Amino acid sequence: METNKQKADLEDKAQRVAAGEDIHAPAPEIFHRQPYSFVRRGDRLTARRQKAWDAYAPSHVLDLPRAIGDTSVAEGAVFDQEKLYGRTAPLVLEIGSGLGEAVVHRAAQVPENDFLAVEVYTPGIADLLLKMSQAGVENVRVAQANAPELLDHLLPENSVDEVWVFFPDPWHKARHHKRRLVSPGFADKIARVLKPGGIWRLATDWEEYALVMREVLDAHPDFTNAHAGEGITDEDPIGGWAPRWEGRTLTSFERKAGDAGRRAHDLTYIRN
Ligand SMILES: C[S@@+](CC[C@H](N)C(=O)[O-])C[C@H]1O[C@@H](n2cnc3c(N)ncnc32)[C@H](O)[C@@H]1O
Repeated sequence: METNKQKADLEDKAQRVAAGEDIHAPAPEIFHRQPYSFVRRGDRLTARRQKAWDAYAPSHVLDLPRAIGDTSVAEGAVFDQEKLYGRTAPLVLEIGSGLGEAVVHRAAQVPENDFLAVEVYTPGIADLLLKMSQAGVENVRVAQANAPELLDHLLPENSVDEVWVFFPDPWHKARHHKRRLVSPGFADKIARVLKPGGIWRLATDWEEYALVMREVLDAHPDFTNAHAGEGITDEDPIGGWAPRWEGRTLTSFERKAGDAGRRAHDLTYIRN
């Protein structure tokens, strides 16, 4: 007879396979103390994406030294903004850029800023490169990397003006919460790279994760909630949600969440 544990393991495997993970590959936990916040999905590209990848990846995707695995970042990696962008300008970092909708949209609006998109999913990066070329923007570069490692090993202290984490994978089952990106340890990593006065914008359509994000960041000594004390109600005596930021374009991901009846919660924190 199946025990509850066996049943839970089977459900877990089914969910990971549905998300595209190769469950026969060595578990990432073997290499990393912190479980990954992502599963590897297929890397196959459509003809249009392949063309964009071939044309722009050599010049726009960072050539990073790897440790173990092709999304890792080795210690001692060097970030030379001048060399990468041909100038030094305020730097905006998007973690988990998906198909690149938000970053390309904003990069076109604010050509005077530099944008670094971090993503592990190859088809998503190829789509970003396609959008970037169609929009004619020059100020976006992409790192195909596991974000916590990039924060630790590539970006110098006080090097980033703004960080975005929009719709990170919610890992909604309790036993997967350890895979969530936003945690006190992740906030420490962001705090190191963000300049004093720098902004961290977050959004999620998963209400329970939004509450966790607010709890973690309200408690963090290096961040101040830009909307502390706002929007307090009987049901929500803490408040502190940010209004939807006009610079955040509606992505296909957010649109689907909206169609399913889940509205986005926004949060904005200032680095002390
Ligand atoms: C739910 S999608 C949202 C994408 C996009 N931000 C949007 O709003 O449409 C989350 C993205 O984060 C990426 N991701 C998850 N963990 C990551 C990590 N540790 N490093 C880099 N990217 C990650 C996933 O590959 C996925 O594309």
